[in-house]
Amino acid sequence: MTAETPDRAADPSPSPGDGAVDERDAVISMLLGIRSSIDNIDAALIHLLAERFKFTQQVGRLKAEHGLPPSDPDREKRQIERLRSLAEDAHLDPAFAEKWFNFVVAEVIRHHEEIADGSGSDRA
Ligand SMILES: O=C(O)C(=O)C[C@]1(C(=O)O)C=C[C@@H](O)C=C1
Repeated sequence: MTAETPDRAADPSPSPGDGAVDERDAVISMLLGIRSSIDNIDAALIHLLAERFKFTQQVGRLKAEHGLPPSDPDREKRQIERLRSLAEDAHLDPAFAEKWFNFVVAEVIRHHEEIADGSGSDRA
């Protein structure tokens, strides 16, 4: 072995011709394909969330106009049961579904309170 010819046994990095490069390229191309689907799903989730918040803003205005309380714990309870059951059917962790719902609802209630006290913005 010379300084110009590194010891292949000591250098595990792939080199052309040994098949490892083709395999790595295939893996990277697979990863990029899967990520592109993840990108689409993330975009759809953002759009769905924006739509959901448009409707909850309507609810917030209705509640504020008619002096109804921002939160409705009975509705939340029923929705959590429903979402947990849907999550189970979809092989999604029901605890995660409930956490997600509670996270979103906390934000919705904050918006409802802002609408009621007149400090609400246009943005959901
Ligand atoms: O349905 C309502 O009354 C809402 O205000 C919407 C919503 C929700 O985001 O799902 C938010 C707060 C309530 O506590 C219950 C449900």
